[in-house]
Formats: sequence, C-alpha cells, structure tokens
Amino acid sequence: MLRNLSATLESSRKTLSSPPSKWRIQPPPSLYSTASSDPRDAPPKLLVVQPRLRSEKLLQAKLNEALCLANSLEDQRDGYFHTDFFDKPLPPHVLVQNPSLKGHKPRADTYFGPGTVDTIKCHLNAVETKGEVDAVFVNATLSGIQLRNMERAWGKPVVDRVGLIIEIFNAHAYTKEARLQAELAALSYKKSRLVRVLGPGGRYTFGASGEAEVVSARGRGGGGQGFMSGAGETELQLQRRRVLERRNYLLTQIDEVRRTRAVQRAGRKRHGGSAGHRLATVAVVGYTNAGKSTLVSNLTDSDLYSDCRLFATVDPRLRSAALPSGRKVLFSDTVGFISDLPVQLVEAFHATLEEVVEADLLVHVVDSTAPNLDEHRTTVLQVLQQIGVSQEKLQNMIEVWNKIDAEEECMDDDQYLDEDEEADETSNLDGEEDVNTGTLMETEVANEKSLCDSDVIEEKGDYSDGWLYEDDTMVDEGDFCSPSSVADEQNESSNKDNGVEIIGAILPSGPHVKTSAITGVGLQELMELIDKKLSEQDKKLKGAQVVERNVFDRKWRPSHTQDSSIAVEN
Ligand SMILES: Nc1nc2c(ncn2[C@@H]2O[C@H](COP(=O)(O)OP(=O)(O)OP(=O)(O)O)[C@@H](O)[C@H]2O)c(=O)[nH]1
Ligand SMILES: [Mg+2]
Repeated sequence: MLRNLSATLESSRKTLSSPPSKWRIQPPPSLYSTASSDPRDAPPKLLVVQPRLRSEKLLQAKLNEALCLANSLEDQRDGYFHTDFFDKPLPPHVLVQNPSLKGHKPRADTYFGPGTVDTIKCHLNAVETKGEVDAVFVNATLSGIQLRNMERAWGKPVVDRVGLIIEIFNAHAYTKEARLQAELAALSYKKSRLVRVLGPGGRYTFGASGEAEVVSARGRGGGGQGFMSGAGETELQLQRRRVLERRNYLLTQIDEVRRTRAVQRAGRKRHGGSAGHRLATVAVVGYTNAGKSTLVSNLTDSDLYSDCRLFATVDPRLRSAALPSGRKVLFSDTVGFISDLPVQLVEAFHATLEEVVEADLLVHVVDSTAPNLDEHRTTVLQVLQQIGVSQEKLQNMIEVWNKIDAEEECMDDDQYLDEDEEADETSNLDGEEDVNTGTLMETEVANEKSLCDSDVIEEKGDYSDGWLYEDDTMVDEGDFCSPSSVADEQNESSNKDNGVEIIGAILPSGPHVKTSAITGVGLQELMELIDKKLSEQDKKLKGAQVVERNVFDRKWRPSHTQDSSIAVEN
C-alpha cells in the first residue's frame, strides 16, 4: 500500500541472507500512479472519503484538513517541492455516513457498511472515468484487515489517516535524522498491519497486499498451536522478524542522533550565551500549518521553508536572534502536530521532539483563523504532555494567535457574504468556486448522485480558504446532537485517556500575544515577552543555584573540628 513502507520492507529483506522465494514480502500496492516511472514526477491523486460528523463546523474543518492532507503528499527534490500547493486541483471527495455515529461500531471487516462501500465504489468509478484517481484516502483510522478488504472492494490502494500522515512525513523528510525517524514510524505502523493475503502463485503470505481473504493478523487458521501451527504463522513470524531487525537498526542509528543532539545542546548551554547568560532555546510548537516556520523566519531574519501544505517542516531547524535586551537566543522550528497524530510518529520522532522537551521556553503558535481552534489548542497540549513536557513549562508557555491579518480578511469576507446573501438569496458560492478549482461541477455531481443511489454521498467545490457551505442538504439533521458532544466525536480515543481536565487548567483563556507572522504585527511584543519570561526564569535559576552552592559548600568544606580531628589522626 505505502510506497515507502514497501521500500522499507524491501531494504530490510536485503539485509537478510536471501530467503526462499516463497517467503518474499509482497510489495504493497503503490499510492503513486503507475504511469510515471519516477513517483516524484507525479504526486498521487487521491479520492478523499470523509465520514460525516455531528457538528457541521467540525465536519467542515475536518474535510478541509483531509483535502489538504491529500494534496500535501509529495516528495521533496533537492529540498524543494516542485509543485505549488495552490496550483494543485482540489482532490475529488465524498462525504459518507459515519459508522461510529448513532452508537454503532464500525464493521470489523470493511469499517463502513456494505451500502457505503458500494457507494464509494460507484463514486470512484465515476471519478475514474476522468483518470483522476491513484488511491483512496479514508479519513479515519483503519485496521490492516479493513484496509485490505476495502482495497479488494474498490480495486485501488487504500490509505487511512495514520498511514497518510506517516507517508507525508516520509515524503517530506530530508535530513538523515528525519528520514530515519519517518522510516521507523512507517515500520511500526506496518508491523501492526501485517495481514494474511493470497500472493502470486496462489500462496498465502503475510504482507500489505494481495487478493485473497484476510484470515488473521495473528496468524490463526494455519492449524495447530505454537511450533506446530501452520505455515502461515511461520511466515508472519518471519515478516515480524524482518521488521524487528530493521527497527533495531533504525533505533541504534536514532540513538546516535539523540546522543549527538544532547552533546550539542549541552555545548550550547555552556558556551553559547553572552553577558553571563546561558544560550536559551525557545521551541516554537503548534498545530501543523499554524505559521511556525513563517514566525521563526521573521523573528530571526532567516528564510525557513514555509508552505500551505501540511507538515512542510519535518526537519527541525535552529535559528538565532537577539531579544530587545540584546540577549541572544535560539529559536527551534519543529514538526507540527495534528489531531490523531499517529502514536508511531510521536514515538519515532523522539529525538526531534526532545528539543521541545529540553527547551527553556515554549511558544505555542495557534492559527487564529482555524474554525476548530480549540481542538487545535487541546491537541497540541495533549501531544506536549505525551512527549513529557513538564507542567511548569506548559504553564509558562506563551500562546500566540497568529494570522490575525487573515482573521480580519475572513471577517470582511463574512460581512460581504452576509450582504450578498441578503441581496440575492439564490446566489450559490459552490458553483463559482468549482470553476476556479476545476473540480466536479454541480451538474456533474448531480449526475453522479443519480448513479449512486444508495447511502449519503456528496461533492463540494472549494477548500482552500473556505469550508463546506450551509446548503449541506444531504445531512440527516436527526443524526446530529448538540455541539457540546462534538469534541469527543472524532477524537474519542485521544480524548479519553489524556488528561483533558489538566489541559483545561493549563490552557490560557486567550492569547498572550496576537501576531501576523507575514506582516510583522505583534512580533516586537512577542520578543519582549520572551525576553521577560527568560529573565524571570534566570532569576529563579540563580536563586536555586545559590541554595545549591550553599548546600554543596556546607557538605564538602571540612569544619575546624573536623580539620583538627584529621590532624590528630594523622
Ligand atoms: N495570512 C497569513 N498567513 C500566514 C501567516 N503566517 C503563516 N502564514 C501562511 O500559512 C502557511 C503555513 O505557514 P508555515 O509557516 O509553513 O506553517 P507551519 O506551522 O510551519 O506548518 P508546518 O511546518 O507544516 O507544520 C503558509 O502559506 C504561510 O504563508 C500569517 O500571519 N498570516
Ligand atoms: Mg513549518
């Protein structure tokens, strides 16, 4: 399924002595178009399948994010992306019934019910007549079995949310450190999704592709138990061993990276500062696309890569700047977070995220134009807690609401829209936007709807700075509950086990500073606040050191009586 996963497994295979051909790992079907020999020439075109959510606002935000994710998958060449994000056409997409709603559970075999599976197939066929789709992206977390069954049903590679995010990390990683970590994440993801499939030559094997019925991810069904079990189990073990061997190799390499980073950090702290200060590091964190890189670039007068595609930054960067007091500090620009951030990524990117944990001060950049801003803030805090940032640092964190220039624009637009609607209630924004984005037009959508008569399915035109619009007529309002129940809908699992209450206590009621990283508004204020917080910290630290030194002195300096007793003994 995933191109990088297949490369990973292929390389792990090569590290072993050549196994019998029957044990070869099935290369997963590629997300990338088969027409192009070099996948970097043609980023894959994905059909986005978005399960419905109870709240319209959340649905709009999630669909928008899913479309951005789908368009963000592109390999870097020489450190650059070769297509402009805004030149990319909007990926085709469908809204379907959410199997988790109404208290139901998603099906174990296909996630969606049979009606929805057929509807998506039908829609895929319609879109495919235009030669538009390489793979299907389902914006949910799927098991290996569900992925394989969907691939069989739709005849296309299928990727879920976790898989796509990991794939994007792999595509965007440029430095050795980021590549190692992204590969490790891909391996961990892969390991939990080995399934039994029918490979070429009619043999059952464990891998990420194949045609036949998935029997079990645990290798049951081969007969017998333990060593006496069937051949399938042995193959699964073999696959797992290969994955484990590669994993161990990657972990060793990443450990080297961590050690190097730790030495560099210690060196910076000891020697880097000026005027008696240690060189403090300020880590800039936040949801992906919040404007972290743009902000760091502007604060440090540098030129970090920033882009509307998600996870534009996977390779962390440090840049220095002078605060208003003249004190020199380092700003660390790092990977952005996202809701349902794959746990494999958090674990694999430990070395990179350690910079955040070890930073002297955190600046949390929030995209103030995001309709689900609170969800973004909570997600970031959850991840920070997950990676082990101390409560003290979280409480001392500066929250910056960025893109206030766009916020104003949005407000202007809203005003304009209201006036427009009043003037002409029949005007339809979707139609206009569809022309611009080159996606399915309303009429075409209508035709497809007649083709696909079962289930809920929908097409919308714009996503770049807009969301779904009010006329979302296919929505069954009866399915929806009050907005208060929305937060735990998409992220049920992530909210459940994390300290939501603790997060509520940490979250400031509003921003400390409002900025526009593009126009420079609020940046001076931010620098002053950073300066103030760091000098406060220094004072606290100095106090602590004085106490420590006194203790140290008392402990080790021998008293007069001790001296004399030693003299006597001598
Ligand atoms: N209007 C406006 N756009 C901004 C502002 N800051 C950043 N952007 C835009 O937002 C997009 C994302 O910016 P980045 O700096 O790449 O965001 P990021 O948080 O580093 O994103 P990742 O690295 O992908 O996590 C880019 O297109 C920026 O031009 C701002 O203050 N105003
Ligand atoms: Mg960035």
